[in-house]
Amino acid sequence: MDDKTNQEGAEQLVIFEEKITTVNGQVAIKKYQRGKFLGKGGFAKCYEATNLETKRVLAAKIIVKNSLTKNRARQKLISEIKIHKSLQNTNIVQFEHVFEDHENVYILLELCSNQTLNELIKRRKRLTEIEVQCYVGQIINALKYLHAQKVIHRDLKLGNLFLNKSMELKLGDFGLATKLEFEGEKKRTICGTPNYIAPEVLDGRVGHSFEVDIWSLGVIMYAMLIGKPPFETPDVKTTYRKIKLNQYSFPEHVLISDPAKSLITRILNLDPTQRPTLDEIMAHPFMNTGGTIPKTLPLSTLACPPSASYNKQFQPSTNTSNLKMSTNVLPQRLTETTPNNPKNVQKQTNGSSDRFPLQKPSSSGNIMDDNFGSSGLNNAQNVGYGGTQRPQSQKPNDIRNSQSQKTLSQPFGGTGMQGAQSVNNLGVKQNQAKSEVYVKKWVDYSSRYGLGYLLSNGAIGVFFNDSTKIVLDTKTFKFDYMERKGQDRQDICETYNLNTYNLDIYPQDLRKKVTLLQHFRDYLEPEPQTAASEENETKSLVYVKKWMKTRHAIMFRLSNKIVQVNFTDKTEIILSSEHKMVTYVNKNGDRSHYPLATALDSQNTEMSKRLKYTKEILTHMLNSGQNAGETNSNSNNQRSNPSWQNP
Ligand SMILES: Nc1ncnc2c1ncn2[C@@H]1O[C@H](COP(=O)(O)OP(=O)(O)OP(=O)(O)O)[C@@H](O)[C@H]1O
Repeated sequence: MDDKTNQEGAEQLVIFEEKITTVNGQVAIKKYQRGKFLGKGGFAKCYEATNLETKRVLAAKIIVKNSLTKNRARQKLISEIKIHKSLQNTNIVQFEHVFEDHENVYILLELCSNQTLNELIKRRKRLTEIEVQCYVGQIINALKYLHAQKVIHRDLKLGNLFLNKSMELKLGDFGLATKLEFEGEKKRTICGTPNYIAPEVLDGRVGHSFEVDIWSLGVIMYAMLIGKPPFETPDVKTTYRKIKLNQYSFPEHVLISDPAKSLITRILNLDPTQRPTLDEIMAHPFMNTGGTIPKTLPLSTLACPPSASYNKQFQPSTNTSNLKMSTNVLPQRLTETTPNNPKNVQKQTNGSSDRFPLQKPSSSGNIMDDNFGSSGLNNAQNVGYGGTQRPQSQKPNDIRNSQSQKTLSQPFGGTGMQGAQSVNNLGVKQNQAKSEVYVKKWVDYSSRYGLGYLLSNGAIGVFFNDSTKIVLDTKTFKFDYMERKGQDRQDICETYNLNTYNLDIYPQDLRKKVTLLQHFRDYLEPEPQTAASEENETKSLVYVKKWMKTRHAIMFRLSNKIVQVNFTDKTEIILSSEHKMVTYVNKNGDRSHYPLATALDSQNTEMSKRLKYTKEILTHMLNSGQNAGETNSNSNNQRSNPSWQNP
C-alpha cells in the first residue's frame, strides 16, 4: 500500500493496487484510492475505496497479514471469504472482490454508507414499530435466502446490519458463518456475540442449527424496540446465565404493542424447535398487520422517528375489501417509500411448516361435490380448518368474513301462512339471528392439545382435550377459564386478566393453557378489536361448550345455545334455539335466515338436506344417551366413530 502522508502525519492520499498477471504473463494494475475510514473490527479496518478506473466507490476491509499468524485466524478468514463470495441477495452486503499484497488482504464490498443499526439505535435510542417491521422484513428476506443456501450466519446483531445509501438493510460480516454439509447437521462450535447468542450454543452438548439465527432476530427485535438487548448485563457470565434461564422482561416505561411482545416471546424460546420459522414470523400479527410495511425507510429516520402522516399511509385500510384474507394468502405487502404506488403489492404464501399447528388449511380436496352425498365426501379430512377458508382461485373479496358476508333477501322458503306471518316479527328474529355469535374459523389440533377457534365477535377460544375451556376477549384481554366441577359436572367459570409475561400469577395447571391460547391466537389471527365497551367488560363470554367431528362436518355447540354445523363443502347450518331461527350459508358464502319451523320443508334442497343431516346427528346423540351437542369432543373418539354415513 502506497501511503503518502503530509508533515502533520495526516493521511493525504493512499493508493492500493491489485496486480493481475494475465495468461500471457503481462501484469495489469488496478488502482484504488483509499477514502474515509468506516470502522474497525477485530481483524479489519474498513475504508471507502474508489476504483480509479471505474470511479465506483466500495468498502474495503483491510486485514493486516501479520494479524493472521495463527492458523485458526487464517482459516476463519478463508471460510468467511468462501461463504460470503457465494452469496447474492438484495439484503446481503454484496461481496465484490478479494486480493492481497505483501502486507494486507483486501476484501472489497458493496458500500453501506449509512452505517449499521447499532449506530442508529445509539442515535435514536429506540425505533418505532413500523421501522422495526420494515427492518425485520428485510432481515427475514436475507435469512430465508441464507438458510436456503444451508448457511447459518451465527453472528446476527445490530452491528452486522448495515444500511446503504438508499436505506436498504444489508446483512454483513460472515466471519462466524458456517455452511451445513448435510441435512440435519448440528454445529457445536461455541461462537457468537454474548448478548445475541442462543441458549443452545452456550450448551455446546446439544449442537445448534438455523434456529440460532431466529433467536438472534428476537434479540434484535427487542433491542430495536426497547433500546438495549434483553439479556444485557455488565458482565458476560451473568448475561449467559440470564440467557440460559430465559430471564428478561419488558420494561414498563417503554410502550410496545401486544403483537410485538408476543412475537418476541415466541422467538425467545429456550427450545429451538419451538421457535417460529421465518414464514411463521412473517405470518405473525406483528408482521402481518393487515396494512402495508414500507420496503425502505426515509433518510430522515436516521435522525428522528417517521412522522405520523408518514405512518398513516401504511395503516390498515378500513375498507372491507382490504380486510385480511385467509391465512394461506398473506396480505403482507411491502411498499416502496413512495406509497402512491398501490400496484406494488406482493402476496406471499405461507410456507409449509410442520410446527404449530400441524394441521394447515387446505385449499382444495375438501370441497364436496355439488351432488351432496356423493364420493366427494371422502375427501373431507381437512375439515379441521374452516370458516373463512375459500378455494384459492377465488378473489379475496369472496373470502367470507363477517364484514363481507352477504345476506339474501328472499330467505323464507315457505309461502302462504308462514309468509303471511308478522313480517316485523320475522325481521326482528332475522336481525337477532344475524347478530348471534358463531364460530368463524377453527383449527383442530386435538392430536395434541385441543380445538382452537375464532368467534365472530373476535374472541379466541380453546377447547382442550381434557374438556376444560378457555376463551379470550381480544378487546379487554380478559379471559374465562371453564372447568367441570361438582357432581353435576357443570362448567365453573373463573375470569382472569391476560398476562403473557408472568405466567406465575396463574394456577399451575393454567399456565400451559394460557401459553397455548396465545399460540392459537397467533395462528387464528383475530382482526384488531376496537376498545372495549362496558357491556363487554361484564358479560360472560360466549364459548364452545362441545364440539365433534364427522367425516362430513364439524359441529359446535356454543354457550349461547347455538348449534353450528360446518360441512366440508363450506356450507353451514347455524341453529339458534333461542330465536328459533336457522341460518344457512351456501357454498358462495351467502347467508340466509329462516324460521326453524319452515326451514325443514324449504324449497332450498341443499339446505334442507344439510338440516336433516344436522337433525340426524342430534338425534343420534340423544339416542346414544347424550344431550344434543354433548358428545365427547375428543377427536380420536370422533374419528373412530364408524356410524356416520353420508346424509
Ligand atoms: N460494507 C461496508 N460498508 C460500510 N462500512 C462497513 C462495511 N463493512 C464493514 N464496515 C465497517 O467496518 C467495521 C469493521 O468491519 P467488520 O465488523 O466486518 O470487521 P471484522 O474485523 O470482521 O469485525 P468483527 O470483529 O465484528 O468480526 C464495521 O463495524 C463497519 O463500521
